[in-house]
Order: sequence, then structure tokens, then C-alpha cells
Amino acid sequence: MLDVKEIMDEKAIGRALTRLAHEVIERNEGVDEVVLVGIKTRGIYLANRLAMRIKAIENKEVAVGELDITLYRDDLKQKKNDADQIDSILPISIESKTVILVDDVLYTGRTIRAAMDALMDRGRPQRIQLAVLIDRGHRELPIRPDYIGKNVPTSREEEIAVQLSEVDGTDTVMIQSKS
Ligand SMILES: O=P(O)(O)OC[C@H]1O[C@H](OP(=O)(O)OP(=O)(O)O)[C@H](O)[C@@H]1O
Ligand SMILES: O=c1cc[nH]c(=O)[nH]1
Repeated sequence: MLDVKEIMDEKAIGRALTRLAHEVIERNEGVDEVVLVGIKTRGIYLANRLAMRIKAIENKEVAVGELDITLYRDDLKQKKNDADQIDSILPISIESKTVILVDDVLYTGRTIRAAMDALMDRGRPQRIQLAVLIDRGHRELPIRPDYIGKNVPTSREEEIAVQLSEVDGTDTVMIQSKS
């Protein structure tokens, strides 16, 4: 039987993103050197939402890029051979910038490792930080988020499903357990 429970609704997601926007500004003493890079798919929409909130708080535009890490996955047999094949958009140079990777769920950390690999092929940022809406634990690599919307302790048998209005028509985070 599939057991599904909502753990964040639209308001909770909105509040978490507003807090994350404040944390990004505070930790970086402003956003002059900050570039947000969303990881496909839902990380891109979260990065755009963060940029809108930062604009509302600081009255500063933050550049938002997109990364598709598919060809950098460590479980892909055919390894990357041309960084230009990647469906990624970085609107400005990341050289010497503070790049904040943005994703919906952090689990094993393998997506973020791949994202850092993809990023490094495109320049040398001054630093990379990580913002996630949900940290569900079970890391398999030494990766730790700098900004967390919600910590959700999970078992490996459970799954977190993030839905965002831009792609799914609704804002919700659900935990699904198979029993
Ligand atoms: O920490 P990890 O174990 O790598 O898992 C986290 C990743 O898994 C999901 O992506 P998924 O591959 O399901 O693609 P999607 O975002 O397009 O749904 C999620 O969006 C994260 O990017
Ligand atoms: O539970 C999980 C694990 C990885 N990615 C997700 O979106 N959910």
C-alpha cells in the first residue's frame, strides 16, 4: 500500500523560501557577487523564486543560471565528452563568483557532486554554496547544505515528492512510504 502525507503546503514552501532568501543575503553580506544556479528540473524554479524574493528584500537583481547534470551522473555508462552538449544556461560568468546551487531534494548527494563537476567545467567560482528545499538525509558523499528549507528525517524506503506550480500546477511536498 502507498501511504502519502503532505509535509509542506504552498504557504510553508513560501515561508521557507523567504527565510532562505534572508539567509543568503546575510551570509554573503549582500548579493553583489552571488549567482544562483538551479538544478534541472525543479531547482531552476526554486532558484528563480529565491531571486524574486532577494529582489524584493534587497532591491538587487541576482543572475539565475540552469544546470542539467544528466551527463555528469556517476551512474551513467557513457561519460561526458563535450561540456557543450549539456543543456545548461549560465547567463553570466561564474569566475570568482559565489555560486549557490539550488535543488529541491538533497538525498545521497550524488546530484550535487555532478553539479559541482558540471560547474567547474565552466569556470572557477570563488566558492560554491548549496541551498535545498528538503534535506532528507542518507548522504553517500561528504556534502552538506548551507541553506535548508526543511530537514525531513526519512527511511530509505520513503520518497520525497516536491511539486511546484510552474511544472506541476500546485505547490506541495509529500512523503510517500511503501509498506
Ligand atoms: O541527492 P541525490 O541522491 O542525488 O538525489 C536528489 C536529486 O534527486 C531528484 O532528482 P531526479 O533525478 O529525480 O530528477 P528531477 O529533479 O528531474 O525529478 C532531486 O530533484 C534531486 O536533484
Ligand atoms: O526522495 C527523494 C530522493 C531523491 N530525489 C527526490 O526527489 N526524492
